[in-house]
Amino acid sequence: MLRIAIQKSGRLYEDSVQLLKECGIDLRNVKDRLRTEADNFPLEVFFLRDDDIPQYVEDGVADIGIVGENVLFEKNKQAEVVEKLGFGKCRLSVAVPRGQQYEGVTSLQGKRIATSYPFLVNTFLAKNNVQAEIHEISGSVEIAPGIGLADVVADLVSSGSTLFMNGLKEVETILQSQSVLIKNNQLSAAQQQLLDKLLFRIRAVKKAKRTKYVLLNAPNDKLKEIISLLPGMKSPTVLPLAEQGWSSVHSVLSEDTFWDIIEQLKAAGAQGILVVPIEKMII
Ligand SMILES: Nc1ncnc2c1ncn2[C@@H]1O[C@H](COP(=O)(O)OP(=O)(O)OP(=O)(O)O)[C@@H](O)[C@H]1O
Ligand SMILES: O=P(O)(O)OC[C@H]1O[C@H](OP(=O)(O)OP(=O)(O)O)[C@H](O)[C@@H]1O
Ligand SMILES: [Mg+2]
Repeated sequence: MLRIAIQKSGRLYEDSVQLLKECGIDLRNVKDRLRTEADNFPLEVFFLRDDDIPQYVEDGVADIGIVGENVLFEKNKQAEVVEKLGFGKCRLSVAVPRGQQYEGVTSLQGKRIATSYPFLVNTFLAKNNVQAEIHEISGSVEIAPGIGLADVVADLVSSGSTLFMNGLKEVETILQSQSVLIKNNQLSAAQQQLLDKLLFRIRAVKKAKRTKYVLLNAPNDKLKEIISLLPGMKSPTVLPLAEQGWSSVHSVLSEDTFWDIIEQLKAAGAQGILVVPIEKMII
């Protein structure tokens, strides 16, 4: 049995449960439970505050966990990152009152900084040879300058709307973060095997999210040009249509190049282009 720690509620909860589901792992009675077992995979799930996850994985109370890099690096625990998961993307940034002049990190000298990330902020300040006073608070950090608790803040930013609403502007990025799968450093061979099985599924799900299945009709005299535009997993599938002189072409496209290639396909004479999501992708 492998034990995984995920966030009980909050920003990472939904995506963590969804990821397990997409890996074919059914969790029963998730609601209001602090602990549950999967029906069809030897996995036990612990629902925890995200702050506690690195410690539990270091101690081996949980074998693996899903947590933001921001929390993992702040807690500075011995746990190995095995996979970046691509959700919970945010950055830890320094922000100052909008009207305040800012001329680089030296402007932070002697300031009071409110943050929930004292270790990461201290490391950043030391690297830049800046002395400042850290006020650790556990939430609603952006309110601090407005109520006279601090001069500046260092907190997580994604859209920037929380900073904006509190009259702050982002001036430094300390860390870019996303959620990661971490593991205890001393897994048994059997646990590692289960983790490998889970990782295989996670990678197939992640890969599928970045790719699309494309079907199109092509006049046979344009086939060569159209096929040359398509990468495919090996090469595209080409099937004759009932109508003489036409073929159906199937291929797989990566999200990064998707729109460019679709435009070129149209220009080359492709018609009736269908784009279909892929659920899993095993190479
Ligand atoms: N605005 C955001 N956009 C994207 N990801 C975010 C954002 N804010 C936080 N995160 C990521 O989600 C994680 C969890 O955020 P959340 O706000 O739910 O934490 P929390 O309030 O500390 O929860 P807990 O109750 O588990 O301690 C953060 O550590 C970070 O990795
Ligand atoms: O740049 P934005 O998109 O506005 O996101 C940033 C906000 O999101 C997070 O808080 P969250 O909403 O998770 O609330 P919490 O601090 O109470 O956990 C973070 O602590 C910021 O306050
Ligand atoms: Mg927390």
